[in-house]
Amino acid sequence: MAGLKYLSGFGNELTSEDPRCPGALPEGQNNPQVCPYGLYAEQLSGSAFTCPRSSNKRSWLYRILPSVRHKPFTAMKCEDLTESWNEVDPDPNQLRWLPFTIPKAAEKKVCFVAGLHTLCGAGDSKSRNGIAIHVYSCNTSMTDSCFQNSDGDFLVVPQQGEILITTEFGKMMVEPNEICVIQQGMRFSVDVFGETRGYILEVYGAHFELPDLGPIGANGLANPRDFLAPVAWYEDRTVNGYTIVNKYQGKLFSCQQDFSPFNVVAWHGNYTPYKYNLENFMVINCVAFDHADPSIFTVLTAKSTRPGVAIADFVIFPPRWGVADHTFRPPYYHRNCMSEFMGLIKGHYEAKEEGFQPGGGSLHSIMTPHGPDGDCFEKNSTSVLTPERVAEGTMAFMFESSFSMAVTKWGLQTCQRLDKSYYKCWESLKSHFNPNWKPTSK
Ligand SMILES: O=C(O)Cc1cc(O)ccc1O
Ligand SMILES: [Fe+2]
Repeated sequence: MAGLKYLSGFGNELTSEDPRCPGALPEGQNNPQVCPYGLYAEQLSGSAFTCPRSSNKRSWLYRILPSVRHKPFTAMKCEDLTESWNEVDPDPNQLRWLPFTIPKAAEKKVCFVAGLHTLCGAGDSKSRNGIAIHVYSCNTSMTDSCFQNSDGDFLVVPQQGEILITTEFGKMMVEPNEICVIQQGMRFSVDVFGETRGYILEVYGAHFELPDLGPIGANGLANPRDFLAPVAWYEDRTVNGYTIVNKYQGKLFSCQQDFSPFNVVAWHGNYTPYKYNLENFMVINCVAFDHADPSIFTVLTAKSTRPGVAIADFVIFPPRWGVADHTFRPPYYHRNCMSEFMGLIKGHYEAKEEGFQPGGGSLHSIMTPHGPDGDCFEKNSTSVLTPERVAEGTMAFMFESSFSMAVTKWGLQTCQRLDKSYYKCWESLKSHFNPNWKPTSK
């Protein structure tokens, strides 16, 4: 939908009124005895009331009816959405998935919620500490239904098909190469325009923040002003059975009400959904020699309570210049105390020209060795090192987590997308060891 307006700034205190109702935001107070236009005031808290100011998050919504006017929640079928991390035995192997299948609308109509599949995760929404990685694949818009995640925040990475997200705060159009974050408790409904697929990083008990910049200085990486929040939009619509789907403690529940939840005429606060275009990422990297750790490409981080350790980081591999001298430029071989899930929005990934496809994924678990495939090693060990564009026209990303993730039954079996031959991409790596090697004079 062209022409949607947004408010700019990461985590800002924002105000928004639907232009049809000027003056809908109460002046000078949050809880007037009677709100302008006869609206109800409702607070949405995204942090404990008592959090320090720097991490305190809440918004005030002025709505036609309060959210509480609904029939009781009852359990509904979860399909492939889960928080059960013991469905199958652990598997420390390098895992790679072919592009996840998108259902054909002619065969089966699937909306965003029905198309949610949990791939891996760890931790527990009850103790408010953990993550889940989901894939969504769908072909049909949600009608007279919305979703609310009571367990955590969704960072949504569209890979195919734009999605129009109607939220209590207004509408956002999110295209592949953009991402959006729908924070805990925010109700939203997704419209799609064809076969649609993407990835979701869910974190329980933390919100995404911009990483600190340290010696980089005041600017760079993802700049705060490029984060966009929607503007207030409401509908005063009576519906014969509007369904609210609530993900609560890893299970789905639904309830009915007789009005649209998108009835917020005005809002203010610093707790909103937002989107970000990955093209705006200001890439910082090595300009002399050696390979910087990929944390240099962190867009957003959800911090744990351990200093410097993330519940999960969202890291991208954007188009950039590669200029490092006397350096093996692709990612190094390594074993990591963090879990690395990777996805591909478009193009290919520099460490694996083949096999890792847009819409697919890979998981290199804690301490599982990985790195460039055989072809990549040979090519980059002998190439002449001139400045060159890296990753042109591509966008790979990584969800890096300090959690040791379990893969679900859907991920290992049901989806049938696991590439059993993945390990073979390293089989051509051969020994170049020469015990008689002598240093060449420079
Ligand atoms: O494993 C990967 O491909 C991701 C990655 C990229 C990189 O440039 C350095 C380390 C790393 O884990
Ligand atoms: Fe890695």
